[in-house]
Amino acid sequence: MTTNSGFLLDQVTVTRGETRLLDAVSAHLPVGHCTAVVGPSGAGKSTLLRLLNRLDDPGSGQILLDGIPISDLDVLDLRRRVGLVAQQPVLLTDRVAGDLRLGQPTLGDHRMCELLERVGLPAGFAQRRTSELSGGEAQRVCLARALAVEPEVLLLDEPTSGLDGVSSGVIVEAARDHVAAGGTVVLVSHDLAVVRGIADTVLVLEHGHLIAHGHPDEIDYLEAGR
Ligand SMILES: Nc1ncnc2c1ncn2[C@@H]1O[C@H](COP(=O)(O)OP(=O)(O)OP(=O)(O)O)[C@@H](O)[C@H]1O
Repeated sequence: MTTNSGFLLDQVTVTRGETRLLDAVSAHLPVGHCTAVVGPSGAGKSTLLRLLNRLDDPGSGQILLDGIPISDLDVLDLRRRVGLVAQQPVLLTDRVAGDLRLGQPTLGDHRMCELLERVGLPAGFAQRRTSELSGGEAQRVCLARALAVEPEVLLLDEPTSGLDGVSSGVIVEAARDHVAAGGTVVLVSHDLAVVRGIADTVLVLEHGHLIAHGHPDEIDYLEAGR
């Protein structure tokens, strides 16, 4: 691993109308780590996450992945390497199995069962209608769908919101497993217990500004939630 490995944000600014959603944010999100992005509602956390797989582009500044500007990468290749699990789960096919095979059409039944188990759902879930799932079940299927592509980086936007303690624990375990296997996780969460449980590094955003960046033990914002 070189010091350039992972994401490097260099003076990244996003503006909508008169408002700066992100203002000159610079940070390194190292490979093989879990970086959590925290801060009050509206601080720009989801905006930052969406830049990392180019659902949006910054107005100015640059984002590098392993030393290469992501704007120079093929966007579909980038999205296979960098999977996003969005805050609002969106399922795109009729059955869970269909969604799990979206990015991985050759996905076999055995692997599908493993993925479902990894997010705390039984194997029989593959045949469930996506329209009949609870919000928390849909969220876990979205995570399994992202994992099916075996991305290097998992972007998780509030992955435990709406889940009970047991289901949250399953998601946290899946994120930890991803990091333990050498992958990278970028997590946006208001659940500071989850953040303390899995993050190696924390970024604190407020009104689009990066106001703190460091190890969870050094971040006052996490103390406030104890
Ligand atoms: N396309 C847009 N046009 C104008 N304003 C936007 C747009 N997208 C987001 N915003 C605003 O930018 C700010 C940051 O939004 P963002 O979703 O990044 O916040 P967040 O920190 O993830 O908040 P939350 O914790 O509530 O999910 C918010 O005030 C939001 O209303």
